[in-house]
Amino acid sequence: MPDGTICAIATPPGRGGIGVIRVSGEAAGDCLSGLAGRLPEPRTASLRTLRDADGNPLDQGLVLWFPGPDSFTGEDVAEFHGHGGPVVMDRLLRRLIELGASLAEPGEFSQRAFLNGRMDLTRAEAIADLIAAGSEAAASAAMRSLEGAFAHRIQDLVEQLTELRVHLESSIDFIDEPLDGLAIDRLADRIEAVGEAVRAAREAARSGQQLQEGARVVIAGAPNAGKSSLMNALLGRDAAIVTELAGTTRDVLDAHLHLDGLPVQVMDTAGLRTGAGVVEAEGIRRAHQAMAEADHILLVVDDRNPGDDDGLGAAWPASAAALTRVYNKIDLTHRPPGVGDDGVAVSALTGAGLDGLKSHLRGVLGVRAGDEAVFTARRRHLQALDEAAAAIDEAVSAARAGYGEELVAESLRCAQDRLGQITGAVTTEDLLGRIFSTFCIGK
Ligand SMILES: Nc1nc2c(c(=O)[nH]1)N(C=O)[C@@H](CNc1ccc(C(=O)N[C@@H](CCC(=O)O)C(=O)O)cc1)CN2
Ligand SMILES: Nc1nc2c(ncn2[C@@H]2O[C@H](COP(=O)(O)OP(=O)(O)OP(=O)(O)O)[C@@H](O)[C@H]2O)c(=O)[nH]1
Ligand SMILES: [Mg+2]
Repeated sequence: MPDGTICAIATPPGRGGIGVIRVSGEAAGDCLSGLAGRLPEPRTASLRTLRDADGNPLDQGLVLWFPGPDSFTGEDVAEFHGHGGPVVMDRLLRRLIELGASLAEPGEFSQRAFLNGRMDLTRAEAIADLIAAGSEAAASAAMRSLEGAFAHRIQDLVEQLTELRVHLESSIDFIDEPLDGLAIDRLADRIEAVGEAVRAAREAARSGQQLQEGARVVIAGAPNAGKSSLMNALLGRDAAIVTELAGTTRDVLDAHLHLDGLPVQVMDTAGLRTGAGVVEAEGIRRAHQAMAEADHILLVVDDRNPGDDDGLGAAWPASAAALTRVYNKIDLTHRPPGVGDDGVAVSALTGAGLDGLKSHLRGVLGVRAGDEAVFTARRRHLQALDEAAAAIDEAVSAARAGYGEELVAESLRCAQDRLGQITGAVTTEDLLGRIFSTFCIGK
């Protein structure tokens, strides 16, 4: 359990009508009485004069008292709703530190709420996602996670795995009754069905993750194909440098775009070729890295020589991301714009075909922003679901190959662990540090 008493300004920095300071921990009551006199009724606002150690008034504000465990963190919590000026807030904080509190780290209130069993990790992350939401759809999805949509889905999968493990482990204990061929087959089918359910949850989580963090779309291709021109045309502004020289772009340039409600992070990259100089080669290395992390790649091809990139060989990284070929400069080849079987034909110069490209992209990114079923999720959740699905696949193969119940059970346990990391049933200090350090101070 966490110890010590923490305090932080919960409202944004700067001047505002009201500024809120939150205190959590065993000294919260002393902090409250030290600044504001006797403890008020629990969970009822009282107007008090807040005073320094010598009794001089620092502010007049509303105070709230939440004795643990019925509080946000599960610990004793005090709140001071003062006037929102930086000097006022600072003086109140200094007084709280005199009274035994210390400054909270980012996310420390939420981390305590988690450690005290007040909420699981998906809900804690949903609060941060709600605060960060950049669209109504993202905010609604975060609320669905906060209300437990994601956590329930994971719990359901964990229960199915537990049931299978109990079944397996009981058959391990009774060696005289080993599972026969038919029973093994039926078991493998059941494990496979759970694997399908994990994959379905993964797809739902992916939609939520893209809604929250934005899908990553990387524009790649041979030098001079018109990648930077396409980036500018998609953004509707002159963000990237365009010249007729091959090798113009070196740094990865990224910008945000909304495809009706879906946030997208678009990245322009250096043209891929072999035999480039030092600076350009570093640009190409970064392009490869961006491609490796992409959700989707737009491979730009100069329509005048569409076979150009075939000869690049080693310049192409092996990437798992889906890819769309974009045939550019069709104003020069007179190909009609639009979406075909082998790709999308556009002119970054005239804008022909760009609407088609945008709706194609919206389709392949596969998120329906208004989808009722969407809850927010993060990259780490997708990774955990992928690993859980892989472990389940191993269990199925082991069962079908007749490798014995222990091995099957071990793979299922591994899958369950990975799911447990999503809700926080299984954690490490390192994982918690990585999650909560990205939260706001005071959250
Ligand atoms: N002033 C203030 N506003 C706030 C918060 C806060 O901490 N303080 N919140 C912070 O994120 C959010 C609301 N979330 C909260 C969640 C639980 C509890 C709480 O005290 N829960 C207790 C008592 C419940 C009750 O009184 O019915 C409990 O669950 O036992 C408070 C706020 C948004 N608004
Ligand atoms: N006619 C025509 N020219 C284009 C089109 N798109 C780009 N260009 C021209 O092609 C040249 C290269 O364009 P860029 O956008 O810089 O190409 P790039 O792929 O970013 O090139 P690097 O950054 O060097 O890899 C410029 O002279 C552009 O004006 C197009 O659709 N039609
Ligand atoms: Mg460029």
